[in-house]
Amino acid sequence: MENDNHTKIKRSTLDNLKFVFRYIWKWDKSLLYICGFNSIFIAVAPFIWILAPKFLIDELMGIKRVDILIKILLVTLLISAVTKYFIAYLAGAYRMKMSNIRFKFIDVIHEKAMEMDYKHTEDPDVLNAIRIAWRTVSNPHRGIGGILQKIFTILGSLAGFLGYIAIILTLNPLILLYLVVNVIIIYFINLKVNEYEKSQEGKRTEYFRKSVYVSSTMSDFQYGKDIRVYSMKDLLLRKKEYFDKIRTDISEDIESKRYRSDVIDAVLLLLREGIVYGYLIHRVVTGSLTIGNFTMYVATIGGFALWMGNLMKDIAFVKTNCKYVGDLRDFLDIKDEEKVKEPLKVPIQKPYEIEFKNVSFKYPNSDNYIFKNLSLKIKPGQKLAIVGVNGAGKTSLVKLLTRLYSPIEGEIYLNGININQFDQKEYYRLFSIVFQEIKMFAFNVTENIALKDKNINHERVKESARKAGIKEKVDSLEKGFSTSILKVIDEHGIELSGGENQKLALARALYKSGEIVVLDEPTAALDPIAEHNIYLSFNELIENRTAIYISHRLSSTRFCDVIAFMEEGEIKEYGTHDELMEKDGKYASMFNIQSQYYKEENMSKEAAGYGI
Ligand SMILES: Nc1ncnc2c1ncn2[C@@H]1O[C@H](COP(=O)(O)OP(=O)(O)OP(=O)(O)O)[C@@H](O)[C@H]1O
Repeated sequence: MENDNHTKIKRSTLDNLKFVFRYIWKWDKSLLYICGFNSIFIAVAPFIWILAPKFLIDELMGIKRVDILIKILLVTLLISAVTKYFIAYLAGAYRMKMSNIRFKFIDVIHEKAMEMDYKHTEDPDVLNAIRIAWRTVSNPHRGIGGILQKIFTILGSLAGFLGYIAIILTLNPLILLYLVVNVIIIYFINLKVNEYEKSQEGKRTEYFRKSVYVSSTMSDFQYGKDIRVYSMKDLLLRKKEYFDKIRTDISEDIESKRYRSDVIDAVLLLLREGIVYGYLIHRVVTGSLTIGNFTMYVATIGGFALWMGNLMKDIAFVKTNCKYVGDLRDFLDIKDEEKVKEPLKVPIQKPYEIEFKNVSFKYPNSDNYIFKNLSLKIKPGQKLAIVGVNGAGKTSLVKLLTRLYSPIEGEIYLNGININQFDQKEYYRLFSIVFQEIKMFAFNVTENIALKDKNINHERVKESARKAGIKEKVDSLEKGFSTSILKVIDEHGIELSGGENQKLALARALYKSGEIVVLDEPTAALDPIAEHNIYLSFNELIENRTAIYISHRLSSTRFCDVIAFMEEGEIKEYGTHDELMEKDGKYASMFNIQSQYYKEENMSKEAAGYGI
C-alpha cells in the first residue's frame, strides 16, 4: 500500500482521536454530552457498594439503630437505582446516535470510493484499504465505535481514580504501589497482543476480501449459468476454503497469543489476591482493622484492581484502534492526480474537435506500453470508426479521452485545449458513452436510462428508448418504464437479454445527449434486424456530433466518415472505407475475410434454395 499516491503516514493516537472527535462534533455534538454524563455515572457506580457495606457493618457491630440501618439501605438502593437507570438510558441513546455516526463515516468512505481517480479502483492495495477503512467504522464495538465507548469509560474511570486512591492510601501506600505495578504489567502484555493483532490485519483483510468475492460470486445470478454448466461448484468452494483457512489461521494465532496473555493475567491476579488478603487478615487479627473497614478495603482493592486492569486494557484498546483510524485516514488521503487549480470552462462552440498528440500510455502497475507516440485527429462533427484486433488498444483510447486514465506522455486536446485543463465533472458532461461491458443498475427502466431519480424528462426517456429500439419491449411490461431491472432490490424485477441491455445502454447515451458520442461495440449483442435499424438511424442518433465508433463488424464502419485501423497500439491505416480498400492493406484483408464469410453463407443458402 505504499505507492506514490497511497502512502502510510505515522500518526499519533492523539492526532487520530482529534480526527474522530472533529467529525463527531460536526455531525452530532449531543453524542459527546451523552458520553460525558455516562462517564460520571460510571465513575460513581462502584463506590455505592464499596461505602454502603462499611456503614452497615459499622452500625451492626456498634449501636445497631434500626432506623439508621433502614435509612442507609434505602439511600443506597435509591442512588444505585438512579445510577443504573441513567447508565442504561444513556447507553441506549449512545448506541442509536453512534450508529448514525458510523453510517456517516461509511458514507464518507463510499463518497471517496466513488470520487477517487478511476485508476485506484483496480489497485488491490486500494481495494484492501477500502475494506480496512470500512471495518474501522462498520463494527459498533471496534474501530471508531469502540474507541468512543472506551474513551468515555476511561474518563469515568479516571474520575473514580481519586476515590480509590484516597481509600487505599489510608490502608498502606505500598499496597497501592504493588497494585499499580501489577496492573501496568497487564497493560503492556495486552498492548503487545493488540498490536500483534493489528499487524496481522492487512493480511487478514486481504483474505477476507478474497473470500467475500468468491462468496458473492457463488450466489450471484450473473455467474449462475457458468457455475452450473461448467460444474464450477467444487472449484469455488475450494478457493473459498483456501482463503478462509488463511484467515482462520491468522485468527487462531492471535487467539493463542491472547490466551497466553490471559493466563499471565490470571496468575498475577492470584498472586495479588493472596498477598492483599493475607495482609488485611493479618491487620484484623492484630486488631488494627475493624470488620467494617476490612469489608471496605476488600471491596476497594478488588474493585481497584479490576478497575485499573480494565482501564489499562481500555487504553491499550484505544491505542490500537486509533491505528485503524490511521488506516481510514490513509485511505481518505489517497491522492488523486493533481488537478489544475483554476479549471477552464469547457468551450461551448461545437461540434468538438479531438486531438491525440504523441500520446504514450501504460496501465498502472504494468510495464507494457499500450500506446507509444500515438497521434490522431478527429475533426469537428466527424464520425471516426476504430477497428482492429482484440487488445489493439481501442477501448484504452476511449479511457484516455474520457480522463479515466491519463497519458504517461503527450497530450489530448479538445478544440485545441488540453483536456486536463477542464473541470473533470464538467468535462464528463460532454460524453454520451456506451461502454463495452454494459452495467445495468437494479433500479427501474426510467432510472436506468436517465441515471438519476429526480427531474427526469419522461418524454425524452421514452423517445430515447424508441430510437434505441427498446420502447416496444418496455411498453409490453406490466409496469412499463417503472419496471425494475434485476431482482436484487425488487423481487418482481426483470432480467433483460444481452441485446436488450445493449439497447437500453444506447437509450441511456441518447438521453444524456452528450456532445461527443462514443459507442464501444454498441451492436455486438444485437440481432441483425436491430443492428440494421441502428445503422439506418445512425445519423439521426448522432446528428452532427463528433463520434467515435468502435466495432469488429467492419460493414458497420461504412456509416462513418473515416476509419482508423489499430494494431498493437498504433494506427496502422487511416482513411475512408474506399481508400482503405484501395490500399489493400490489413483493413481490406480483414474486411474481405468477413465479407467472404457472408458471401459463402449466402451462396450456400442460395444453393439450399433460399434464393437470397
Ligand atoms: N486495467 C487494465 N490494466 C492492465 N492492462 C489492461 C487494462 N485494461 C486493458 N488492458 C490491456 O490493454 C490492452 C488493450 O486493451 P483494450 O481494451 O484497449 O483493447 P481493445 O482493442 O479495446 O480490445 P477488444 O477488441 O478486445 O475490446 C490489452 O492487452 C489489455 O490486456
